[in-house]
Amino acid sequence: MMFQSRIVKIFLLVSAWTIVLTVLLIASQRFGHRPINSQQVLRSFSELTPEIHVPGNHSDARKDRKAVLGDFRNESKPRLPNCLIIGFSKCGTLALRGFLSLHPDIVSTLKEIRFFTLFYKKGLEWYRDQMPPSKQGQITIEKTPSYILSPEAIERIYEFNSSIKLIVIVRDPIVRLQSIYSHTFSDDPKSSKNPTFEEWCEGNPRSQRVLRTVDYAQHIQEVFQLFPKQNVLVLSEEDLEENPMGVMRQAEKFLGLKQSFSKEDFVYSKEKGFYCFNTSSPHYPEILDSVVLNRKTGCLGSGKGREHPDIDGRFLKGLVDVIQPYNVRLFRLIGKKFSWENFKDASR
Ligand SMILES: Nc1ncnc2c1ncn2[C@@H]1O[C@H](COP(=O)(O)OS(=O)(=O)O)[C@@H](OP(=O)(O)O)[C@H]1O
Repeated sequence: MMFQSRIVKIFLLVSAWTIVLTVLLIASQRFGHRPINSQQVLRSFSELTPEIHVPGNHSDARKDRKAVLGDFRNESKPRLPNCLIIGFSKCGTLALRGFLSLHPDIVSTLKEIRFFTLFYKKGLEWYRDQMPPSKQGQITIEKTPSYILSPEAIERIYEFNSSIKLIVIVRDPIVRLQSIYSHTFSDDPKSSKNPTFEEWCEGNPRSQRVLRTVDYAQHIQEVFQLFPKQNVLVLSEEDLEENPMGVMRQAEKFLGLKQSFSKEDFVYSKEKGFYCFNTSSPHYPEILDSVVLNRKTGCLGSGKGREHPDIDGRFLKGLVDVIQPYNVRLFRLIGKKFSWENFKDASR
């Protein structure tokens, strides 16, 4: 009898323990922590930041996770530029930089920094401090149109980053001369003391002033001596003026960015004769820190679109004859042509 009751007791004890253990096991599966898989964590970070590589081994995974977390901590900070607009002045460089800044993956400097020409001694830390804050993966653009005129600056840019993307914009060379003339005498354009356009050109279509201004090829050649051609985009002011959207598409492709510009970003102003920023575009508020403009109209300031001087017919013909061979050399060098109004007859 005693033996039987002992067996029953043992049976009840074992059953009770089995029930307790089963309950604990179910509870731990339902509510307990699952082991964290570092690869999964990195993968979900990398979905947010597609440029981050998810490595195969654990020590790399740890390093990358550190980098990822670091980037998240310093999400927005000044970074050195990875694209420069290096020339040419009076060829629409400001409109180009401004329009590019509409892209959510581009930030740009408000001012021309002139680091590689004037302020090189200040060092890269200083240069970085001049940059607007950007997020990891965004492109920072600086534009200083005088860089292209200085072979030393081009060499310094190469030393700084030999795979940097460079953008050059050119314009009908005769219109560029007119634009520089108008800019030079903009304080008092009607003053009788101002030289005429022809006098300012030293009375000669072959003057040093003219030749210096119209020889785009010489400067672009210096760039091509150091940088691979696929890292240099050559655009035209005329295309930018007529079809900013088309030019932005070219730039997006060149910079390897997703398509983001839309026709609604730009609006044509009859009064200015240019496309301006569309103040109703959702991207418009984002550019206000990087472009000085008329906030009501979305157009660039009065320094753009000045009246150009008339040119005496014979002098103009002389300019066309002198400059045309320079254009031919340019088009051969860059492998494309621009149809410039002043040279329509010359190119036939
Ligand atoms: N959309 C738009 N808005 C305003 N301006 C435009 C635009 N597209 C091209 N342009 C032309 O840009 C010319 C000025 O060129 P830059 O900005 O390179 O000048 S600067 O070197 O920075 O001073 C300026 O030249 P001028 O007309 O001679 O003033 C403009 O014709």
